Amino acid sequence: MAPRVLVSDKLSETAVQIFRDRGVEVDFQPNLGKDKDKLLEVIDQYDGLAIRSATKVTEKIIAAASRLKVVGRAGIGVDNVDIPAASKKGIIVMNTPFGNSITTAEHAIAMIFAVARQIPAADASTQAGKWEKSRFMGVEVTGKTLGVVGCGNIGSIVAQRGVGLRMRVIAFDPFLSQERATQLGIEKVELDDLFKRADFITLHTPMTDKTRGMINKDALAQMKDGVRIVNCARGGLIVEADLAEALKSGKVAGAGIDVFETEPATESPLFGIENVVCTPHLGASTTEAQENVALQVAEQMADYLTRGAVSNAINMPSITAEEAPILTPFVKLAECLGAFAGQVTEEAISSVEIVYDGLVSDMNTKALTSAVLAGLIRSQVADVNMVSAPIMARERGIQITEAKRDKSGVFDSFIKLTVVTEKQTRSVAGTVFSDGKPRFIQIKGINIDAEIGEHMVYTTNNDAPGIIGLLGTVFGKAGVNIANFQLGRNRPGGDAIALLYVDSPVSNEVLDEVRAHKEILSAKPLKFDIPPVA
Ligand SMILES: NC(=O)C1=CN([C@@H]2O[C@H](COP(=O)(O)OP(=O)(O)OC[C@H]3O[C@@H](n4cnc5c(N)ncnc54)[C@H](O)[C@@H]3O)[C@@H](O)[C@H]2O)C=CC1
Ligand SMILES: O=C(O)CCC(=O)C(=O)O
Repeated sequence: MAPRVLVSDKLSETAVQIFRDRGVEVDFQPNLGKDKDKLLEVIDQYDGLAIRSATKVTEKIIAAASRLKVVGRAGIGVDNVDIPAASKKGIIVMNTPFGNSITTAEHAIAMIFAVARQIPAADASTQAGKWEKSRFMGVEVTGKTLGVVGCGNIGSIVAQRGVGLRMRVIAFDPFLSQERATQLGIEKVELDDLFKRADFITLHTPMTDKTRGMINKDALAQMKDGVRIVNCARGGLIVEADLAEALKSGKVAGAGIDVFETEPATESPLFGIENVVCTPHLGASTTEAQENVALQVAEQMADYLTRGAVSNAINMPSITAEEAPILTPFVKLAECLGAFAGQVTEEAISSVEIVYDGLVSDMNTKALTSAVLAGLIRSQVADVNMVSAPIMARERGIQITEAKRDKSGVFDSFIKLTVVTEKQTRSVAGTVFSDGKPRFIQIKGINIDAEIGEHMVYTTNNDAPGIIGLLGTVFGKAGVNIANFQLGRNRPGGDAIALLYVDSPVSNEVLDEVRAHKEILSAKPLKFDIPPVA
């Protein structure tokens, strides 16, 4: 069945064609996202949801989204998506981090000019026939100091444009390196310094707990008299009531505001104040940017839904379409290793070590580690996948270490998982053969070569005669066919293991018969997500 996507915001229709061309069914309902009840009602019919900023993907929507696998934001900010809730449910959230950056930077520059020359008010006055030439005295931007707060994709474009306008550009961003600042031709400063020196301040940070309300009474008090402030990032960065007061007192000479604390903003303390220029979150609204982000989000979502490729996900490591086919058998192996350890471990896990040996160490090990964790946790929580597993592992306090090393044995590649609990340390290793099938190659340090099947039985025993006969007889009596039987031991008469691949599940009663044998130490039924052989 073709995956189904709902487009619930005003995306360019370019997206629709791309979804269709890629074999994805699409419902284009650009106003549906604003009706949260309707969205709640229909969301369980979709594998993907493509949005801009009007659709709010709340915890409630996510809870109702029984088959949703991916939310694609045609744009940058994902603050309208409950990422923790999506991650917990295993839903990938992706954005398009560059498609609208130039457009948004241009809007910020337009706002700088609009407040410097009071263009909107002058336009309204002129068109009203007033010709108020002396009312609209402006300021030049040349030679003025532009303070850029947040110098990422958009902030750095604004900074470059500012340099082009012959402004002195200073920037505050905790992640801005001196090298990058030099490359941009700007000065890297601390926030206090920026507040003190800037004639124009433009905001380009994401909305986080740290940045929320960063332009407040205290910050405004530190600024130059007559400063002009532009916000084309997120409304909540500014405490609107504090800015309104500063504008009314003349401390702030003008403000260009594209984004609001509450959107759609039908009222605001900033409305109606002299030299406040407002736009309704238009930063990304150009034909070019909307084509870019619609095309990109549709390609990314279709790639994920049809080929398992992950790009620009906020909550999952990227997997390119090219690497997906090579990685897939190793993802399966990683899940099986995790599933083995999860099913044989009964106590709380304190730490997990994953060693990638040989060729696999050059693959996307972040994704493979997520797959190991998904397999591990699935024995306790059925509804877990590669997105939610790392979060669940963190919530359970499991320490994860990952090591990579050059080929150290006969296999071109193998993955070894070691799981530590309060009581013991267990390890299991596996590889992928040239047929693409995963196999266990070592358990508890004992070498074996076991094909992995949907139903398996794992026993530990003392190395003594009669174990093969016991298992064959008990399973035969119960009508359980053994497809593959692997034995291993650390030394003659020492610790031994058996791993049986069986054609049907083995009941606990049958296993009790096995467990009753004096040389058997444990017998566990195992299940793996491997399709049964036809
Ligand atoms: N008005 C509109 O239509 C649009 C608004 N946006 C918004 O613009 C903002 C910036 O987007 P991008 O440049 O693409 O993001 P980005 O992630 O490339 O850059 C953000 C920068 O902010 C920095 N930062 C984080 N915390 C900071 C702090 N406390 N102080 C100073 N800097 C801090 C980061 O280090 C990063 O370099 C986002 O809020 C995004 O949602 C993006 C597109 C359109
Ligand atoms: O889609 C839009 O119009 C808003 C864009 C935006 O705010 C973003 O990309 O963060």
